[in-house]
Amino acid sequence: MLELADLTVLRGACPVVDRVSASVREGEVIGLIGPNGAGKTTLMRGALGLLDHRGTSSLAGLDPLARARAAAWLPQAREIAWGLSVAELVALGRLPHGRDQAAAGEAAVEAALGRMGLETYRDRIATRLSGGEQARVLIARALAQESPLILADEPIAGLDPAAQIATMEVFEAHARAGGAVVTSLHDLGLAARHCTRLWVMDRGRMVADGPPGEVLSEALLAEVFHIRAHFKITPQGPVFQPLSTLDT
Ligand SMILES: Nc1ncnc2c1ncn2[C@@H]1O[C@H](COP(=O)(O)OP(=O)(O)OP(=O)(O)O)[C@@H](O)[C@H]1O
Repeated sequence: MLELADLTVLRGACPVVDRVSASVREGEVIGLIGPNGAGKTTLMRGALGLLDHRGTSSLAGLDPLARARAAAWLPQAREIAWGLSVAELVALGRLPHGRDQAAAGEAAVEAALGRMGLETYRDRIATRLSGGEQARVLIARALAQESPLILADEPIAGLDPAAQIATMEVFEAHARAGGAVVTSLHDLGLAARHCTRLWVMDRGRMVADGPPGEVLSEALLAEVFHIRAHFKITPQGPVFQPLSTLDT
């Protein structure tokens, strides 16, 4: 679904994404983690071809329409500019499909509203919703796009705990249905519980790529995140609790 080979993005002379090679397959929920400024947003924008880059991304060469049909992009900035209703805003996710799929489009919008628990919000003006409600609407718009791959930049930031879990479960369901998700997030507990694989970025490099239980080692948490944490695989699933910072 996505192949990156030596993807590099320069800011001035500085590579903020530095020779990253990775791939995404059907059924995966990839948690893109790393400290602030590690290059997570830049990696996703580079992968989409939204930034000048070296190396290759399988998405970057597609024309905008084909790319939008292949991958939905949920940016970190959540500005909603127009006073549209929630249903109208979610329906904007259908734009890459043109007018020939009107019936399927309505079904997709309804399904997306339902998945994000927004049925009772459909007629509300989106700009008059709370920050977390707006975030859920924008996730619904990305789902309505029905692109196999979703790239989401910190989609659960600012959501309440139930909405965070529900959103990660929506991503898992999208992957189980044959899609895939790459999502950046800072909650390593949710990353460990809901992601099939973690990509760890540090200073532009991808320093680890593997299942959460392998990646979140004491050494990596110290080296990359400068924290000590409690991490255990329990019968209820992985449990992660940051405990303290370490001297750098
Ligand atoms: N437009 C820009 N011009 C110059 N440098 C930039 C620009 N955008 C980002 N950077 C730098 O590139 C690096 C990576 O930024 P990026 O936004 O990809 O980090 P991130 O891992 O997504 O961080 P965060 O967790 O804080 O969102 C940072 O050092 C940042 O300061």
